[in-house]
Amino acid sequence: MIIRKLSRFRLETVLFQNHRKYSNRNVLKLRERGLIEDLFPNTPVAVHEAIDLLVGKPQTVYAGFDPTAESLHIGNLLIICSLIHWQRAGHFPIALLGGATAQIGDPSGKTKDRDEAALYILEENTDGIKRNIQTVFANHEKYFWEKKAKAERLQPLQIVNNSKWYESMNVVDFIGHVGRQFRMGTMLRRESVQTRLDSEVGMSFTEFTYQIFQAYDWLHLYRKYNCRFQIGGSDQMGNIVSGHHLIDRFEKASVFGVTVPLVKTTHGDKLGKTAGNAVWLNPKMSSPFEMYQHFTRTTDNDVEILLKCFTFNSDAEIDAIVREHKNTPSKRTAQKKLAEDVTLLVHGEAGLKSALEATEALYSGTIESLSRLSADDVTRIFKDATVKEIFLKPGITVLDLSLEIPCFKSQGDAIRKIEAGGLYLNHQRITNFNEIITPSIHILPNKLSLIRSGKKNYYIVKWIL
Ligand SMILES: Nc1ncnc2c1ncn2[C@@H]1O[C@H](COP(=O)(O)OP(=O)(O)OP(=O)(O)O)[C@@H](O)[C@H]1O
Ligand SMILES: N[C@@H](Cc1ccc(O)cc1)C(=O)O
Repeated sequence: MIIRKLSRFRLETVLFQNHRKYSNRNVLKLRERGLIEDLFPNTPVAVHEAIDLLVGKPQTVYAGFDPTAESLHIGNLLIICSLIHWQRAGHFPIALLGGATAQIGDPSGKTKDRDEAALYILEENTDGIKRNIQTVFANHEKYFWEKKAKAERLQPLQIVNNSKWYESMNVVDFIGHVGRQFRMGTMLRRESVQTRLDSEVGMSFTEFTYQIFQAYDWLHLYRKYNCRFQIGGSDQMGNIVSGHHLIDRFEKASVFGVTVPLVKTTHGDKLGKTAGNAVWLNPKMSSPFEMYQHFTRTTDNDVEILLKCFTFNSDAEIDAIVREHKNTPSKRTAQKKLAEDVTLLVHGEAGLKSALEATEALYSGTIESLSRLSADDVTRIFKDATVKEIFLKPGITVLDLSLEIPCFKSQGDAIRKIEAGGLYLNHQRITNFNEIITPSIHILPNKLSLIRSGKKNYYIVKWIL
């Protein structure tokens, strides 16, 4: 997983080449950690104004999430981590659930219109992503704030749903009053619109209007909570600029958009629902073990930036972790720390424990570690394994079992390979093909046996006793 290389732009100049002293509330410093890709507007005057606001008093900041799936994923987690960084710096975070905007469909980065989802599905999805957000904020406070004996209270997270204000909105008022502030030319020039107009499938009028809805959300939050900052992935810049424009038209107020770099796969695709490569925050959709494994596979090149983006360790702590890692890269200290912190943030202590136990079961090769796992965990960890239900007939031998699965081409092949040491039952090599399967020896307490033939062909046998 990589995060897009940051472009150099004026914000950098303003932030780092003048020698003003800023307090901790200046979250634009997060650019140094790689958590900010761009600021809008980003003229030197605007950047100074943003910093003065941030340093002057706690500000309200929001980020929106459309409930287009049952769960958020680790791409969205980066946005949540950004909101948390703002909260740690003393600001007021708002997470907006797009109950209404999900019915419109954001065209940003999409090659075709979203399918219209039934309202009850959107409501279920909204509950799911609300739980994700609450869980991550609560875990952060418990494991990464209070545990560091921070005396100050964090400003509370506020969760709002934009269906609340659109429910009572009159369509004629909306188009007549809000829609009038937008020029067709500007709307048509947005990248999200252009790409779609150039494509064969085109774009519906509904999705074309999306930017007006997101713009109005910000205006609403500005009016109600004095919310002057919006955070989004870098694909959100067009919508954010629309909101900036609308607030300027109606309120003449200075507001700022902050974009976060997109988390991408090693092939350069945005990690997310649409690309179908998501690692989900809901443990029923991606287990804590899968999340842990995902982050332990981070390359040496990416691990430092991901530690800076997804964890709350200080720069000095990250430097120390990376230094230790560079001394003995084979220990993968940095990857383990990253995986541990993210799993704890998303799944809490119990989730991290199950991920570590599952990792041990997979790599330590001991029966004890396998026995501690539930049947579900075993199936999940060895998810590429063939699962087979087999009736435990009295006297069934290792050879019978291997033929019933089947894990060898023929009886002769099975005998030869077992005798040569090519069969493992619950991580133990078995070379006697006539050995009789005995529950207390070969079957785990969860009524499963894990079989491996060759280097990496795994089979899970669910015994019918
Ligand atoms: N891979 C990613 N990296 C960083 N931010 C992301 C990533 N994926 C989504 N986001 C951000 O999360 C916020 C909410 O995104 P949302 O859930 O509405 O759609 P999405 O996850 O982008 O959908 P899809 O994966 O279908 O493109 C937006 O600010 C979006 O830019
Ligand atoms: N448009 C954002 C979600 C969002 C919805 C409403 C908002 O006001 C802000 C953001 C996305 O699809 O990623």
